[in-house]
Amino acid sequence: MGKDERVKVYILTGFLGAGKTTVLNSLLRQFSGHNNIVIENEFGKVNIDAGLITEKIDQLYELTSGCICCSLDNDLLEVLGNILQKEERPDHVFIETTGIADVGNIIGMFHMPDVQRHYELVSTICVVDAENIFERLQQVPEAGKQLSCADVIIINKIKQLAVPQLIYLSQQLEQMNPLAFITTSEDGFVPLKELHFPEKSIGATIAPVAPVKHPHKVNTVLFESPEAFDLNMLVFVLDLHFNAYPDQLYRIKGYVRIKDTPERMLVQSTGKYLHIQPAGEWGSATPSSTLVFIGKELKTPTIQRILTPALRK
Ligand SMILES: Nc1nc2c(ncn2[C@@H]2O[C@H](COP(=O)(O)OP(=O)(O)OP(=O)(O)O)[C@@H](O)[C@H]2O)c(=O)[nH]1
Repeated sequence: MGKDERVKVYILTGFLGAGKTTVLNSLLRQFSGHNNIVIENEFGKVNIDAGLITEKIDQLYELTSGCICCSLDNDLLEVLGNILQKEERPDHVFIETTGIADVGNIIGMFHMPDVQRHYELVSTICVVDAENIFERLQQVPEAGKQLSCADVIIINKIKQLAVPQLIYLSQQLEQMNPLAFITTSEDGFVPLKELHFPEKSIGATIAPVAPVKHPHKVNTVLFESPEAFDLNMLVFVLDLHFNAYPDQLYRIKGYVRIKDTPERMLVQSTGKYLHIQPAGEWGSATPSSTLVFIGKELKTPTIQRILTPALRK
């Protein structure tokens, strides 16, 4: 039989903030020299993740009109079609799903005969936040579905756990998905030679699905302001509310303008930790702040009320 010339596809899944983009950067670094395309899907209207891809890629497609798991007649199929029109076919396509995607629906697309003819789904990789996965499994059903569909599970952020806890977590995940290859990483680094992609993706057993629109219980709130934040006040209000509502607020990310700071600052929060770090010049963009909040039943007026005192007067 001839060599399989189809484009190789890797789906990256995992709950909000688990480390999907971090793992993606690590994979791209290790696949450098190949022709790599990334498809980024963000739950909200604004795609922050696109700016977090630090490695060289051939093209980035951003899908921000909703969660690609929710319908089949959607932008993903269009993008897969567009990729085939390119002069040079890519070697790999990496699809980073939203942190709440029902990945079964996306896997199902790769069993549609027209898609399967050109694309080979190599693996569905689920990234797990070692520290908060148990909480998330209780709070959000999608987190369990992501694990059960995975061919490879990467337990990330392992320094947050003691060894016995890590062994316990690994055993629990193995029970949830005995077919998956389970490995660990810190800062998303897994050497490619240690990644065992199964002969046949578990997704091979998932039939193409009918287009379903299922409302996720998770929602996003976008906060935008041209004004600069006071850094200390911003840290204070975000820390305060993240600690007060860990069951409701799962993720904060975005870029902000900080008083007396010429650079733009990247804000990331995934649970207990808040990181605000320099993220380069504003370039031609007008300095302003864009923060995406992702959680359960979040309300725009509440987020505005929380953040407004931190804006520079
Ligand atoms: N301490 C620690 N932080 C990590 C590790 N891996 C990633 N992070 C941090 O966790 C945050 C989220 O990482 P991302 O890679 O953006 O996670 P994600 O799953 O792509 O996030 P969403 O796309 O929002 O769902 C960032 O602040 C990362 O720097 C790790 O191994 N240890």
